[in-house]
Amino acid sequence: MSTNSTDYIVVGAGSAGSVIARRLLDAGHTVHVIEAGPVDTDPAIHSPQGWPTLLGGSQDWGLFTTPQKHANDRRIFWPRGRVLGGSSSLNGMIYVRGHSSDYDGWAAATGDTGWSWENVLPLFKRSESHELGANEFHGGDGPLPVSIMGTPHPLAAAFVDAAVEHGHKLIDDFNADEMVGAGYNHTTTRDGERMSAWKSFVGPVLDNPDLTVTTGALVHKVVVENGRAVGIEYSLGGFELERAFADREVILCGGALGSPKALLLSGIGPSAHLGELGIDTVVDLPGVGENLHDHLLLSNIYESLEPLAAGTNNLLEAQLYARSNGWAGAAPDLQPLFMHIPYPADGYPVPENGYTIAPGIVAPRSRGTLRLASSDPSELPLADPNILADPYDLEAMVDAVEICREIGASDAFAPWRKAEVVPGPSARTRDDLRAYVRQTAGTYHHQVGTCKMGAESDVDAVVGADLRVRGIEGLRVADASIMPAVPSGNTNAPSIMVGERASDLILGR
Ligand SMILES: Cc1cc2nc3c(=O)[nH]c(=O)nc-3n(C[C@H](O)[C@H](O)[C@H](O)COP(=O)(O)OP(=O)(O)OC[C@H]3O[C@@H](n4cnc5c(N)ncnc54)[C@H](O)[C@@H]3O)c2cc1C
Repeated sequence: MSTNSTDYIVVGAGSAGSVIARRLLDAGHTVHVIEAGPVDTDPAIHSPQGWPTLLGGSQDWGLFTTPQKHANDRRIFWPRGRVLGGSSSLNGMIYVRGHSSDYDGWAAATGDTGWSWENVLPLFKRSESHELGANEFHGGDGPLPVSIMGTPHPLAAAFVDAAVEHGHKLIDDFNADEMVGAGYNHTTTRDGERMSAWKSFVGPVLDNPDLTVTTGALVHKVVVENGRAVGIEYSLGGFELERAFADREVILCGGALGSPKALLLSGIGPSAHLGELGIDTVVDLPGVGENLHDHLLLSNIYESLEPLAAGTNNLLEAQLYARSNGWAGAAPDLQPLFMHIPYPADGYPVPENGYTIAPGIVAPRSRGTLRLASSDPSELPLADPNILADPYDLEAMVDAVEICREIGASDAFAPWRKAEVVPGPSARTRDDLRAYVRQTAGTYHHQVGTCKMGAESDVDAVVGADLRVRGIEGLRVADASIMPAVPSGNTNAPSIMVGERASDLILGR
């Protein structure tokens, strides 16, 4: 055993990595967590209203996509957490798992019923400590606190009232038996504080002597010897390379952008791409970096008659699940979101006082790629989600814009509404709205799929249903990148569930 070796190395302290670290420690193993970002001491992380100030800052990887050819060649800003807690330290804290059919789809894609809704629901519950206690859908004593919405902002209440006025069902809990309709979100908060995955899962066991945490450490690559991952190579800001070794396994939890990048830098990926960059191929795995996709969101913005109160919750208090015209899927494909702040839309003015009814789609059909920009580990990768390439995505987004406009124009908003400023009165026809969507569609921050899991027969699968990387011993990926298709829920809870299942698989449970 080398002096700096542990049973397991977990790369990335985000939503999934935090869960895995905790579960392996609980099972009596030594664990080394290696995270590129700093310790999570910034007060803006812990306030539920601080997240917009973190975007673009030093705890954000701050990536922009490549120019999107179906979206006016815009480069879309994709913030991702680079701090203990990963993206769960700067996300919007909405706790929504998605529809049962999402997970039954994963089971079908992998040929493993372990990923079916019936089998993952207990994992969601195991993580959770719901404010209202345990029931058929919720856990009562897990590490992750989930709270119901505190006193809602009056504008969020207007949004829910307006949606109901337009025939949408009132939903009390998006994680119970019916998710289609409007209601207030449950959040990963406790007593008015954000509860990131790191704070929830690892915070309580930080003094465990079996835990080593190295922050500010950029992982360059996995060290492979005789077909087995034995450790990783990383740098601590300088040029000198450090190594850490794992006696049992290396688990990549770098997220949908970080994990495929680490595999590619390790020579695990499509050999043609690796060859172009002068990286020797260790395993020719064509699916690494393929299947990149994301939920899409844009901003319909209203100017308000007067300044609005700040509210006390997460700024994303209410939402709606609905279906686009002709959509026949079991899960809803639209997820408009309400914010009592103006959330800027590319190329449009932002009123000083206002609010946003944000159209969103959650069953996108467009797929893109993630590639390395160079063999330099400090360079951000090239992310091309190819948004709106599939005409369905554009039409569904236009349907969502129309639903949001209808809600925005309703009587419930009359005491606050001065004017719709985005897209504004000049956007009248469906063609106008298509142009508006191409100009403003952005991210819902739910990128997935770049190391997808799949059945043995699926040549594009990067990991099997057991999350082991094909062709290498001792190496797994466990985070949002393994999702074969994005669930209809926001992706923090699903990533945490992936962490739970990964730990069971690693521990042979
Ligand atoms: C602004 C924003 C708002 C969001 N809002 C919500 C929401 O309200 N609800 C919701 O459910 N989801 C939301 N999400 C999405 C959700 O947070 C993510 O899908 C989820 O956190 C992904 O988990 P993960 O484990 O895959 O990756 P992450 O949590 O991103 O963790 C990856 C970790 O790996 C580290 N890492 C990566 N590469 C390396 C490397 N080479 N070396 C060392 N460390 C590395 C990163 O720094 C990071 O800490 C939001 C995301 C963002 C960015």
